[in-house]
Amino acid sequence: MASENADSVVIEGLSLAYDTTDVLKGIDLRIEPGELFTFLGPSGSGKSTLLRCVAGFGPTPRGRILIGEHEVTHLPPWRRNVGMVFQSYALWPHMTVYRNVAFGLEERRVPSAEIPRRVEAALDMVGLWELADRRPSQLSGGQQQRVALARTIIVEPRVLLLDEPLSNLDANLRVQMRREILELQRKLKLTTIFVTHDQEEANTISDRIAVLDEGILQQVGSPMDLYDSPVNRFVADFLGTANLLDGADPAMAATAFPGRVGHREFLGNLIRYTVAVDEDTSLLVDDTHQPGRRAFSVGDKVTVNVDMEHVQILSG
Ligand SMILES: Nc1ncnc2c1ncn2[C@@H]1O[C@H](COP(=O)(O)OP(=O)(O)OP(=O)(O)O)[C@@H](O)[C@H]1O
Repeated sequence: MASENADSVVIEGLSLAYDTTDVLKGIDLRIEPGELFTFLGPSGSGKSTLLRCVAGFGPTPRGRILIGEHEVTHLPPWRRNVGMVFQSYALWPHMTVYRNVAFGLEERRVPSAEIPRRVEAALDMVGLWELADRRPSQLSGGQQQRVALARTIIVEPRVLLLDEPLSNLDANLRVQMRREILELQRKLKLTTIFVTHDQEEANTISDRIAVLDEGILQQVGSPMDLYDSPVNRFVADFLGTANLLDGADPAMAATAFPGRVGHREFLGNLIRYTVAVDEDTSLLVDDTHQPGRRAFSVGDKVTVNVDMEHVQILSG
């Protein structure tokens, strides 16, 4: 995965408070060169603040941030070699796509003979060279997103930072754009940090995910690690592990739960049942669906058998 263009990002003991509120509480993380790494957490968990610390926006945190070999904690954004794509894209409305993308090179005083070639390469990379003469208002949301990406990668950052880049797009386009971002990231082998509150988005795009809650790093791992072995109830809940039972509940001693189907969702290849096993406990059960296979109806009496090999004990 490592590439000579990619840097690691190391975060050590990072804390930040706004007034008297602690927003980040002692975060330690190492992001490998060339990795697509996601900060995942609910609204207010501190993921954007953490990303902004890496970018160099906002107040200086306590602790240290290293990009590659260099400590950047006290450097301004433009000296960190990072490129950030914002939720709003932040394109200049009065400039053409070409000028929006060329601007960063002009600002860095790249020789003017070199600029057209690099703009064409960056716009080609995101499939937009044909639209170079348009203005942002003449583009769809997905196209604007691609311009924002081209504008960021053209200056060859060592780390790409994406703050909820897909949140302004409709559901289909989000799925398409996340594939495109992943392909682009793989092509460029660029260390990338992606921020989202959407666990499906995180699971489909990430090499590894850091789950945050209330400014505390809850767990770091691959999507599968987090789903299969959550360290606490919060991670299990947030990553969508289906069934959580309280250990103090006497029902937990059982491996077979009689109950009634309370709800049924048809999901194509799967049918998802909610089975009420006592007054305040319901279990989610997925069953494969094939034409001709019998499905249960709401109200049916069923028994849910739990395979103890797949039970995880959570302490938190
Ligand atoms: N400039 C600020 N001044 C004061 N408090 C702030 C500031 N920016 C963020 N916060 C607070 O810090 C906490 C973390 O915010 P942050 O934006 O990092 O969360 P987030 O996980 O990215 O949430 P979201 O998905 O809603 O953007 C929140 O409680 C927020 O209200």
